[in-house]
Amino acid sequence: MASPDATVPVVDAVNASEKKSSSWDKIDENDPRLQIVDENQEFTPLLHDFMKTKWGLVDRGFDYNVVAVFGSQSTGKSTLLNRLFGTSFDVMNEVQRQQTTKGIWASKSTGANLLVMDVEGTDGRERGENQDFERKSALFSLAISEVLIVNMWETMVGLYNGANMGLLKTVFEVNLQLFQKQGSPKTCLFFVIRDFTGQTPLENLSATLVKDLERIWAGLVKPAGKEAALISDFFEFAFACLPHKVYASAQFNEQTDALRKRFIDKSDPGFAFKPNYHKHIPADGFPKFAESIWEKIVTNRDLDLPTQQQLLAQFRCDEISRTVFESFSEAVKGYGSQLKAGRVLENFGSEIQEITQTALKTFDQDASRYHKEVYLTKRKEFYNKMETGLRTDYILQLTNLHKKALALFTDGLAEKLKGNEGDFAVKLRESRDEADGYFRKIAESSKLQGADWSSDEYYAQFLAQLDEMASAKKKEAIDKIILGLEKSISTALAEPISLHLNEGAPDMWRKVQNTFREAVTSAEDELRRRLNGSLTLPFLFTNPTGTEDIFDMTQPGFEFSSTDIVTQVQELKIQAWNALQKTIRQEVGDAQMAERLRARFEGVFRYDDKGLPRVWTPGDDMDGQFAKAREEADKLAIRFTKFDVPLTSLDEDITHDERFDQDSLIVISPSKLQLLRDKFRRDADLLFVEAKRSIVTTTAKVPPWMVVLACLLGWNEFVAVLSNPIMFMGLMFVGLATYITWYVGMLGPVVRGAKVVAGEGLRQTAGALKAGGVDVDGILDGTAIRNGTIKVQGRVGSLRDEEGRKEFRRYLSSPSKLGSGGEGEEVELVERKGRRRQEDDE
Ligand SMILES: Nc1nc2c(ncn2[C@@H]2O[C@H](COP(=O)(O)OP(=O)(O)OP(=O)(O)O)[C@@H](O)[C@H]2O)c(=O)[nH]1
Repeated sequence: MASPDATVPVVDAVNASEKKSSSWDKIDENDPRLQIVDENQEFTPLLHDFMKTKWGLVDRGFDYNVVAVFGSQSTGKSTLLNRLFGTSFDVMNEVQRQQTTKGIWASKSTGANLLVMDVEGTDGRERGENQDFERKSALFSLAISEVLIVNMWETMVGLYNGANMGLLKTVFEVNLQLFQKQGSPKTCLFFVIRDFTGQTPLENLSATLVKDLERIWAGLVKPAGKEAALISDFFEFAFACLPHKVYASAQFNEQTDALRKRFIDKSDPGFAFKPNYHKHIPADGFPKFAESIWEKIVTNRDLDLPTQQQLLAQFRCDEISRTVFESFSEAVKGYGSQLKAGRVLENFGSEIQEITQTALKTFDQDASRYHKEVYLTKRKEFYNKMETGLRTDYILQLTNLHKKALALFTDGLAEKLKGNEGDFAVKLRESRDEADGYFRKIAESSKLQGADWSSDEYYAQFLAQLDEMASAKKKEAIDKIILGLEKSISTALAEPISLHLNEGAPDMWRKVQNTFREAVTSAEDELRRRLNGSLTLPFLFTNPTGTEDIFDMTQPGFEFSSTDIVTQVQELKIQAWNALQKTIRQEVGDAQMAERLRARFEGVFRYDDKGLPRVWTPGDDMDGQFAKAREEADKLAIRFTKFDVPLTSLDEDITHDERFDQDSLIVISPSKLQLLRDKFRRDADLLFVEAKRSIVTTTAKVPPWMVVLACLLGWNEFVAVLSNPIMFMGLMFVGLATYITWYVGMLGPVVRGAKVVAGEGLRQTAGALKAGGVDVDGILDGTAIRNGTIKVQGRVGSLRDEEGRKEFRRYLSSPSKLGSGGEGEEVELVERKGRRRQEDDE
């Protein structure tokens, strides 16, 4: 081992100089070297001291340089450093040929403020496949030094592993990621080609090396933002060659001297330390800087790259995984198409379980022989890959299951309700439970064991829709019941209400209300029975604290709470009220009301108290009766205007409902009532005129002088009748018969019958009578009308001709059809005896 103070140290295989301990407490006071990182990857606490006391570098500010060496083990790195910088790094014992440098050593160059680092060689048999330290130490060298001497045999140029290209690739990658920023100082990679023979010019060797470096640079995974970075952005290259140290020792010495100048002599044109390589760390901060760089490197996981064994395991496991996955995909591909077609595969879970297990078993058979950690990781990856593929199918399965279970619910409920809708709630619950159970069973059994598949979200969606459908079904069934009850209410109301309205009694609306209440009460009972099976009341419970809680007792039927039932009953009542409105509206149409008023009028005007038709005689108070009849009809009309009864508690359910409209109590609006009354008055007036006419006719039948004349002329016959017992008996018989007829109230019909017979007789004999000098102009409805003319809307028609009579009949049957048919026509029946004849004569 050469003295560190030697100007040009020739440390030529200083035989087995004692290996330095990594324990800093055993530092040799006289040793100028310091192991800054030991075999345990610990960083020295003594660097600052060494730089200060032994190397005298601390006060140098920026005036110092750092150089490190990189290369395979036992390629003469330490020899080269000692030769170039006069250091005393350990050199390998030729006889033992074992690793010399362990960890990272540092020393100061002689003749320059240059910190030299000797780094443990790469590819050493001592560390085997564990490349961990060589990566870290190489990266460290690259990060802190301005010039990194890459030491290699000439024979290594062009080799990948021999030239440490793989290692450099990793180191470049992490270096780029950890330490390189835009504008960072560059590092010089100084290639020293050892045992240079000269057969291949240095330029060619350099070109090969640059090409190899650029190739590995291109293959780097570059961090974001540095994708386009070139190797030349961060590195510069320098090349030197040295002949064989043993076989051409003179040239070797000569050339190392020359090379030394490039590192030591700042005036040398090939001076290695260009200003742009300097890290700009003041010398006193360098120890801390170096330590922090090391810390960063040892804690970086990116350097934990696999060993060869791991690489092999990765490669093979990937290959096995690929092959097995192909057969797995083939086995499960049928499920996808079936599920896409909307089917639910009930054995999906057990089948995929089996397929997955078989695939794993096959994978295990081949892959378990490789590096255990890698195998287990790859096994997990393989399983995850299968699981991910199947998860899509599982989701499809859940989607289909959702639809199928809902259909099961609908069909199941329909089947249960067939023919009998009793206990709806029980059937609904059963159907719901069946669908729910089916969903849960299939969703659970379809899972792949060990996979973290969850159907919770889908189940929640399904339940929400199921409940929605169940509520809809329930509502549908209740609506059906209410509709049925509405119909029965309508039927129950129709006839009695028609009767009450036609009757038109003063308590008409009271009767209508009673009918309505009866119908509603019976429908309500039925509704409660259907909804609950039996009436359910809230159950009041007084708990120990003295407060009261209300519990709803539910029973089969629709399982409604008492509150729900109240709502439904309310709904029914509102619908019943609507039905009542409809029935009433149908009953108070124009035609019906006109008929009702007419009937009421006629009932008073045309019939007596016993209900017999009146035969008006001149002494009758026709005007008074007419006024009374009209008043009665008026009263009736007014009675119809409003559903005029107090609405009591039974009806409160209706009147308190927000849909209840106070206007619905109005039956006939005031304007409509006015029209109705106007029209009725016209009808009444005509009836009055008709009645008057009948008096006229009656009055015109026998003149008083005829009675006197008959008495005078018939006196003899009268005496003859009284004196003849047979005729007297006959007279008595006729008198008695007449009395009996009058007594039993049949006189009127008999008289009317007689009139009809007489009228017909008169009509038949009209021509003859006319010929006999009695002037009869026409016979109308059994009444002979003499010299009558009719004036309708200004047209005067004669009752003598058929047209006139037809017109008159039409008027009597329906006044509105007369003439133009319009309202307000004036009809005047004028008695103008003798005028007709005069007109004819004219
Ligand atoms: N062929 C050849 N051998 C050399 C040369 N330089 C040194 N050696 C020999 O190579 C052996 C290893 O030298 P070292 O300097 O210890 O090599 P190293 O690379 O520092 O070794 P480690 O520190 O263990 O990695 C020694 O026996 C040296 O004599 C050279 O230029 N050519």
